[in-house]
Amino acid sequence: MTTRFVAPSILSADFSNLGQDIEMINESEADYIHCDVMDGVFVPNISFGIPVIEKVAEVATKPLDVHLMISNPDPFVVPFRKAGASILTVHYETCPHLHRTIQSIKSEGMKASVCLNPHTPVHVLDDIIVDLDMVLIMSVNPGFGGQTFIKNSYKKIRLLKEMIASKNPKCLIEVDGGVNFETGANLYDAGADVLVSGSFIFKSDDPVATIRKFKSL
Ligand SMILES: O=C(CO)[C@@H](O)[C@H](O)COP(=O)(O)O
Ligand SMILES: [Co+2]
Repeated sequence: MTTRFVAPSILSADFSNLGQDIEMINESEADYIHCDVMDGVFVPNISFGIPVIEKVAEVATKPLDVHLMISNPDPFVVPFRKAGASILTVHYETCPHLHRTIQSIKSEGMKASVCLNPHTPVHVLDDIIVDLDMVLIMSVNPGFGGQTFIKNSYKKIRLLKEMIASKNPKCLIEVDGGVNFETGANLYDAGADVLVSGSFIFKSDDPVATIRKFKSL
């Protein structure tokens, strides 16, 4: 049995009452708070940045899992650490010097994670997997909440699980996009450790109960 961690994505929170939604996550069985940072360049949407993360960190009692969907993340590693990130995820597609970026994240004391877009094969991580704390598999094209899960993601997770078992068994697999109870159960079966879920949690009648149910799928 793999670990079953849950990371609610605040992209689907009520931004006019963000503090309340963070308190809800604090009181739930969630393991992390997933924060989606979008720059309007790498992805076709703009979300929020460092000032919001700082404020979330003031209220949050769970570690911040910061997913950077920005075209040039390197200059922002230190600012995101100062803002309160515990896990920093960069996209493979945005980092020509990925090894350097990962070393920089780790040297700041954060967990280092790399995200793959749906079209990026897992074998690109062959020579960096030993350095990673986590891999984030996008199961939708990044940029928006509420999209439909891409089924090819299951195959990628199984392949990644094999790579991790042989090269770095401590590395976690996180999956992001279109996660609900049905896809979530399949993802845990395929080898996922951490499920990100935004719209499914925040649109549910009882988000705390929804988070609890994810933990026992
Ligand atoms: O990174 C992203 C989107 O790019 C995600 O973290 C979304 O916030 C997930 O939303 P749902 O698919 O769960 O609604
Ligand atoms: Co995300």
